[in-house]
Amino acid sequence: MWHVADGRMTGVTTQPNRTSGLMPVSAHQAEVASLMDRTEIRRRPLIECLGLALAEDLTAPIPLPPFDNSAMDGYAVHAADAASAGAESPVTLPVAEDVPAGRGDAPPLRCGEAHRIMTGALLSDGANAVIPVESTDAGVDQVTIFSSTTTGRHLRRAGEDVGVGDVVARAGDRLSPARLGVAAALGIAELSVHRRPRVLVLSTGSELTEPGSPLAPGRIYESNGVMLAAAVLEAGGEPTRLRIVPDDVAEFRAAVEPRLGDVDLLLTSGGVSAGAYEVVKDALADQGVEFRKIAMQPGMPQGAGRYRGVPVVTLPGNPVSALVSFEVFVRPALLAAAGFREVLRPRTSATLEGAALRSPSDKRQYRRGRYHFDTGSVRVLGAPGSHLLSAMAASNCLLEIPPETTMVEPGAQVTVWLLDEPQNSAVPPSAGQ
Ligand SMILES: Nc1nc2c(c(=O)[nH]1)N[C@H]1C(S)=C(S)[C@@H](COP(=O)(O)OP(=O)(O)OC[C@H]3O[C@@H](n4cnc5c(N)ncnc54)[C@H](O)[C@@H]3O)O[C@H]1N2
Ligand code: MOO
Repeated sequence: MWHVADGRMTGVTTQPNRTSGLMPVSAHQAEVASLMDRTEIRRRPLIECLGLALAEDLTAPIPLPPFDNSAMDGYAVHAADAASAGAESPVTLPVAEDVPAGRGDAPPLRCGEAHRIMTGALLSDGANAVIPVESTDAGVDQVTIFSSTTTGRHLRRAGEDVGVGDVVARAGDRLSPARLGVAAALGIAELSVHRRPRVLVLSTGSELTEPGSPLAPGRIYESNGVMLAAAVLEAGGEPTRLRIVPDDVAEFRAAVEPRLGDVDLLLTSGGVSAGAYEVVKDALADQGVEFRKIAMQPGMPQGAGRYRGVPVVTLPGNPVSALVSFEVFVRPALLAAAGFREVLRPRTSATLEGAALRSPSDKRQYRRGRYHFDTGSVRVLGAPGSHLLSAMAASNCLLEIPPETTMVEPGAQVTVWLLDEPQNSAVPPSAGQ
């Protein structure tokens, strides 16, 4: 195990930043974040709100439970009447009323009597304990009780879960099944939520072929489209995919322009680096989109801006670059636009295991890896190459290596972004090793 000495982590080699001429990750992040406005608020039936961001605090109009009620099927009593009951000294009481769940008109319980009561039923006035049916002879007209009780036993008090005016979920919270359940329990049928931002997802490249068709020489199957659309959906957006656009500016514009009217973001991949056929760059560079190189690996070539007033983010085409760039730039912006308060992946510090990790100086490197939730350690999967998609598919985290760090040795601490839940973290044995 490595130690932090004098505020610096041992096992980590650093080098002062030089001026690289590349834009820092944080500057491009800020620019992408500033492009998108928060979407409007609507009221929707509860089930349609799953996974959306709550738009205003959810305040309880009634208490939960709404009234004192029984926690058990049994008999409501005055505790004093059964205080001496036991196996050798049973107590018998007349049963004056039957109180199933939902009955609201039972008369008060008189001393020396019992009310047969069911779980969730309104507690009769005067009763202050419930004897579970298992501790009785289950009588109907009278009941014999074989165990003693005390005041308050097997009761659920009004407001012990939620008091009137309590905030049970805050604006910006993700609406989970449990939060929808609380809303329903409070009698609320609709919630105010932010609309999912609409994202037009476009893959460019004359080499691309739709999966399911035969593959001609020199061509590859298109994978960024489904991957980015899925990532948009997972980040609270509503993706629409355009057909693949070849490396042709006129075709790019013809495909995109009719669709711009009803989207919050145009998200492209490919066509942004330095080659002869950079269709995205060629189509958008003089139209309000800035192209630049970011001090990161993968994901160096990026673009952002507005085309005909619509926010545009252009990701590099290499699949790992595209998805890592999505994580770093697009996902937080999309979540913020969708109204979420928490927009960053959970991050933690993990102990590097396996081989030492080298990172280019002056670039923020994102490696793919597996974080072990039980030991708090992380292992890198796959080489840095941004075409190595299967290692990313086998990963459950990104390792973030800051620009000044050039080497991290096994046993040293490294920052990881957690991309998945522990239960989804099974990995094929050979994947990406
Ligand atoms: N001379 C230079 N060449 C390159 C540079 C550079 O700075 N100078 N940067 C490299 C880096 S880094 C990256 S990242 C890529 C980015 O290139 P583009 O965004 O222009 O993307 P393409 O050239 O269109 O494609 C790159 C690569 O990815 C494959 N690809 C593209 N789209 C898809 C898709 N939808 N599904 C699957 N695979 C896709 C494409 O076939 C290429 O192999 O540029 C480097 N070059
Ligand atoms: O930056 Mo590129 O994204 O290395 O592959």
